[in-house]
Amino acid sequence: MRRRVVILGSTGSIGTQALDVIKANPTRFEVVGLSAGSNRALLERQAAEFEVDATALGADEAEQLVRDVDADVVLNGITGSVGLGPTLAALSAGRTLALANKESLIVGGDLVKSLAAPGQIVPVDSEHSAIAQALRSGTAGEVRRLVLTASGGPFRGRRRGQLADVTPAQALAHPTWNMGPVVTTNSATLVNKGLEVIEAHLLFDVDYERIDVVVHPQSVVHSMVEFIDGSTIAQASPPDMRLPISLGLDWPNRVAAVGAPIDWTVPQNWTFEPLDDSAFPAVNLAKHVGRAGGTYPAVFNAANEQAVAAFHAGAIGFLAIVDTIQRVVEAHEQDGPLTRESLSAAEDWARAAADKLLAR
Ligand SMILES: NC(=O)C1=CN([C@@H]2O[C@H](COP(=O)(O)OP(=O)(O)OC[C@H]3O[C@@H](n4cnc5c(N)ncnc54)[C@H](OP(=O)(O)O)[C@@H]3O)[C@@H](O)[C@H]2O)C=CC1
Ligand SMILES: CC(=O)[C@@H](O)[C@H](O)COP(=O)(O)O
Ligand SMILES: [Mn+2]
Repeated sequence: MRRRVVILGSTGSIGTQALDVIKANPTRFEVVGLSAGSNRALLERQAAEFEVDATALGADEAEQLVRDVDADVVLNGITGSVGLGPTLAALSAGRTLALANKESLIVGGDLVKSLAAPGQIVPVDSEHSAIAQALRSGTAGEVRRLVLTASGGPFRGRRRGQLADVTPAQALAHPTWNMGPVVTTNSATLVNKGLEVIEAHLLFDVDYERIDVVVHPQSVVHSMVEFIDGSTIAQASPPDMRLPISLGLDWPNRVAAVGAPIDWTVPQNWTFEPLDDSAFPAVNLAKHVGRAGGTYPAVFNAANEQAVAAFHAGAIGFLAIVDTIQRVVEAHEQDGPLTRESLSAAEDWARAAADKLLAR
């Protein structure tokens, strides 16, 4: 039986790479649903090529598509917290959720986790796929810490004062990965790594004190697990999202030849260095909101989404992105338990608060 796959965000970087994997493995996978944000022309071409009847435009339609279409796995490759509804719908419908849209887990927190059966969420984010692979080497009680690798982004090595005038074009020049504009900008601010620390905490139930970040500019070691006996298991492969995507589509089974292996006939130079938290405070700020829990991670993410859009519109400088997130988080007061309604209200509040600061 072929695995029936719904791809949300099929016109984006994750979505098109997922279609590459499926096209190369037609006896293993079948596309049964596709969704995009607004790129109707590409969506229609993809639907014709993969003979898919069920398509959707926008997040609400994507959520409905997930409810309507019988599938084995839903790959959520939408950008932003707007992916929350489709994530909840996939879990409620009992689908395996191959999760690239980290924002929905981070924002939804316990709302998402409480709907997920063990193993129902399979991480597609490269670091979390690496950790999931490494965790197969030991039991939960044998894990001492998780170590997430970060490329450091295009501004690695700069001090805070050297970041004031960087341009959107420079921020989009990621040194190792070719991704959509939001996650690429988040890599430059290190907000992406902050989000990924929260994602790791939620996926693997490891407390923040035992989740570290190390800068590894080559993006070949995708993350590591340190075990209680002093052993560290790392997952390494050339940077290519098709590998974690393929694992997400049929976890824990591997798809042959989905990516090129490391070429050991040429010299390899893998380096690791500590993160400069004073130039890039986003990881510490994310740990703070992660520990606070409730609506705080949603507020962090919403403020970031507003600030990133303002940066690309030329309205603010690069440093104002994380400065704005920090000020919005500091002003936030959690009100009651986490529900869909309180989450939505907190996000609305955070977007308005961020916009007000950004307009100054
Ligand atoms: N790209 C990568 O290598 C990696 C990405 N991720 C994560 O995966 C997710 C997707 O990233 P990426 O593929 O790079 O992003 P892209 O910007 O390349 O693609 C985003 C996709 O989401 C769709 N979309 C955007 N807005 C909406 C909306 N409001 N409703 C419904 N669909 C929408 C877009 O449609 P349209 O084309 O019509 O705008 C597009 O299909 C993000 O959460 C990112 O952090 C994680 C690890 C690696
Ligand atoms: C490919 C992937 O998983 C991205 O999320 C990646 O992590 C971005 O690179 P950074 O390490 O620069 O954030
Ligand atoms: Mn990642």
